[in-house]
Amino acid sequence: MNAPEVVVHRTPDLLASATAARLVTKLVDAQAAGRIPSIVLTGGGTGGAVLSELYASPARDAVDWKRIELLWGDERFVPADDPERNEKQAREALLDKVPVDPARVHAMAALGGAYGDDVDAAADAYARIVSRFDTFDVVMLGMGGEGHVASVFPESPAVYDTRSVVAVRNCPKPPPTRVSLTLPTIRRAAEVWIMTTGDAKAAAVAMALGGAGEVALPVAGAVGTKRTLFLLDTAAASKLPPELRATRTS
Ligand SMILES: O=C(O)[C@H](O)[C@@H](O)[C@H](O)[C@H](O)COP(=O)(O)O
Repeated sequence: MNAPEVVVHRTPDLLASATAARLVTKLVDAQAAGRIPSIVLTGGGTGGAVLSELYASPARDAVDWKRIELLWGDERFVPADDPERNEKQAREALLDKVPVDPARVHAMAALGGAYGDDVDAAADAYARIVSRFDTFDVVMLGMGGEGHVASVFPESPAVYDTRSVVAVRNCPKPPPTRVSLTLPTIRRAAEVWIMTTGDAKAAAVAMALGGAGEVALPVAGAVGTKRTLFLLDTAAASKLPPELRATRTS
């Protein structure tokens, strides 16, 4: 298996702008090769900042926004207009402002939407969408301080689930009801980018790169078939052994 790579940026802002540039390059390269890239988006502050930076970048016009498949790694099961929705965050930061093809934007169902309050039906519906993708070009993931990715929390039922998409209840972080890709689905990705900043994430980053197991630390199970990248700021990298921290710094 490919070993995770670590990239350390001096500040969260640099991490967001460099990751936005990295994403533009992935999209442009795939489209130049005649493919329609598929990208899995994340919620959280870092994920939102990357999309805002992408919108702010002049290079965004190098992307053919109509030829991109967009999915989400997880979603809060709240009404469609709730500010807690990852979809709403992504739309406001980028997707409402670039000419994406609505048929290629695959949001998870909202509470009160097509499946009413049935979160299992919402998860099953998303599993049918996900089944159309053998792989994803990039799965972007934020990470919680305890090592959760998407809505797969440590020691929770989702971390053991082998279905592609699951309903999550009693989530330790509010809101309690969510829909999430599982780790096996995340592992279909060619590239997994774990993007995280701040001291509160440093211990989980060090444990993930130090060989922790995915039940205790789900981020450890988020690996790509070709590449797994930890995109960090200096604070999130602060508990790594010096040889890892120093791999690349910009
Ligand atoms: O679903 C959630 O409750 C959050 O969105 C969460 O999963 C978030 O993505 C991570 O905690 C990373 O957040 P930051 O990028 O803000 O560190």
